[in-house]
Amino acid sequence: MSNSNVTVCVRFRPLSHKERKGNDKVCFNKLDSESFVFKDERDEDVIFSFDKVFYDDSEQSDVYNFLAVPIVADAVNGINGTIITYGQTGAGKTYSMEGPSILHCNELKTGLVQRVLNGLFECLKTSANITTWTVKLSMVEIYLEKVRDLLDLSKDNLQIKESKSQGIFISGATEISIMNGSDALERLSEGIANRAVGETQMNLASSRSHCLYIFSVQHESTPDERVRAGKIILVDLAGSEKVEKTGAEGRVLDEAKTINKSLSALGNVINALTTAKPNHVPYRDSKLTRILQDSLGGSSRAALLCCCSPSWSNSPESLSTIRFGTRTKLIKTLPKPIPTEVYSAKKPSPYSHDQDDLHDGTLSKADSIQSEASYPSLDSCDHDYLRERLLSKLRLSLKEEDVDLLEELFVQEGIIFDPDKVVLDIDSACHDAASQQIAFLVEAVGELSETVQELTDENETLRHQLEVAQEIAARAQCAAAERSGGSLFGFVPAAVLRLVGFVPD
Ligand SMILES: Nc1ncnc2c1ncn2[C@@H]1O[C@H](COP(=O)(O)OP(=O)(O)OP(=O)(O)O)[C@@H](O)[C@H]1O
Repeated sequence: MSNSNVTVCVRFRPLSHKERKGNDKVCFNKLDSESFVFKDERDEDVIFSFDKVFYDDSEQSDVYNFLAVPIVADAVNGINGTIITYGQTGAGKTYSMEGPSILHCNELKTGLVQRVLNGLFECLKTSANITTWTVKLSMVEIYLEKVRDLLDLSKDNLQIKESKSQGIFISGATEISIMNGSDALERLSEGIANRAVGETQMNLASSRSHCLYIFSVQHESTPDERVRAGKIILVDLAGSEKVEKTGAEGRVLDEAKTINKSLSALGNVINALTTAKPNHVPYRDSKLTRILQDSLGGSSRAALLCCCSPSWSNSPESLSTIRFGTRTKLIKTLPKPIPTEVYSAKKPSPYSHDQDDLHDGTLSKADSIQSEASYPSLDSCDHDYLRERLLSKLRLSLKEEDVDLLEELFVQEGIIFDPDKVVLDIDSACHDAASQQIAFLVEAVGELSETVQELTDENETLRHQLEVAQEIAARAQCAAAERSGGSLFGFVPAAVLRLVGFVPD
């Protein structure tokens, strides 16, 4: 189970008809409901573990029950929550969110959006303590860093604001009060029809915007008659595929770059939140993270569903999605290597179409269980070696004192010395450490720029006052020369004298 307020899961969709027809192979090997084996960038088998892994036989209700039910219950208790689907185009993000259709699909295939709405109304209507309640919905998309109202397309550049009473909110976004799930779905289906789609060579109908469904709940309950407010934001992210793969140019290239930037910002925020004592969470790095600010951090709950294609031909993109998941939850999901002697064992994979085909490196269930049981327990020499490798790699790009600080942090976090949490993926750990350092520096630069701006403004005001004073002094000198008697500043208005700090008797 999750050890923080962020739950990270992976979902592999079934092979599509086209993939089956093309004899595409499956790129992972199931171990259990929390882990699977996947080839990494160096073509080595690695076990990845998450809070839960949903395989091709999982039901939509399994995903809802694990990821969303706690978030729905919390929202009714005034705690904000977020559910995010991440992955390349065609990996199953929208299917997980909406099912095949938001309005017309059978109970089995109904997606998270409909289930969350039904869950919310169920909680509100059946709670004996709740006396009055309201549920409001908004639906926006973020496209090229602009927030567009999907319920009113004339509002195409909404601003994100923050207030004490409302927290983070999208100023001017259409909010519709809803009384039941079917009312809500009617309105949401209008929003879905408005969702911007871009054309890429990969998928002509691939979504190039992030789509956000926002449900705000407010209710009064007995006996304290307190009003509680909570919100749930469901986010169907734009496809995470690499730009090169889509062969994009011009506007589509801009889309891809903006998407990559906001997805990195999201990763950095979740990563910072899963650190024991984050000193900086970079919410302001993108519109997406800014909107999610009070639904991701603090006491709120978040769930990330990393959607993957199961096919061998998409394995680099799936690995990238899996890596995103592991980076966002480093402590829980450190990949563990499989001992050499185990993955060299030649047994057929139950997922392979060709029983003799072992060059894909996947392991049979029996092998995998053996691999878990026979993990080498790392002795202190291994730890020292790994620690030194990690630190020397960090020294290449960071200052000595920063490396010392990071070392201290890693020890505090139990990353370096705890045998269960040893960082074996040095590259990934270095990348994360460097990202945090960069985020910290970016914030420092931001603060410095603000200070420079304030000083420049103050300087400008003083310069202006000095000019006025010089002008007055010059005119006073002339007047004094002309008139021998009378008040020196008799001709200067008192207000001007006060402005320059002179108080006449
Ligand atoms: N778990 C699943 N079970 C059955 N079919 C699925 C599942 N997941 C996805 N699919 C099917 O795979 C196809 C692609 O899925 P989907 O449209 O959800 O991808 P996506 O990640 O949202 O892509 P995009 O970024 O382009 O919106 C769809 O035809 C969908 O019905």
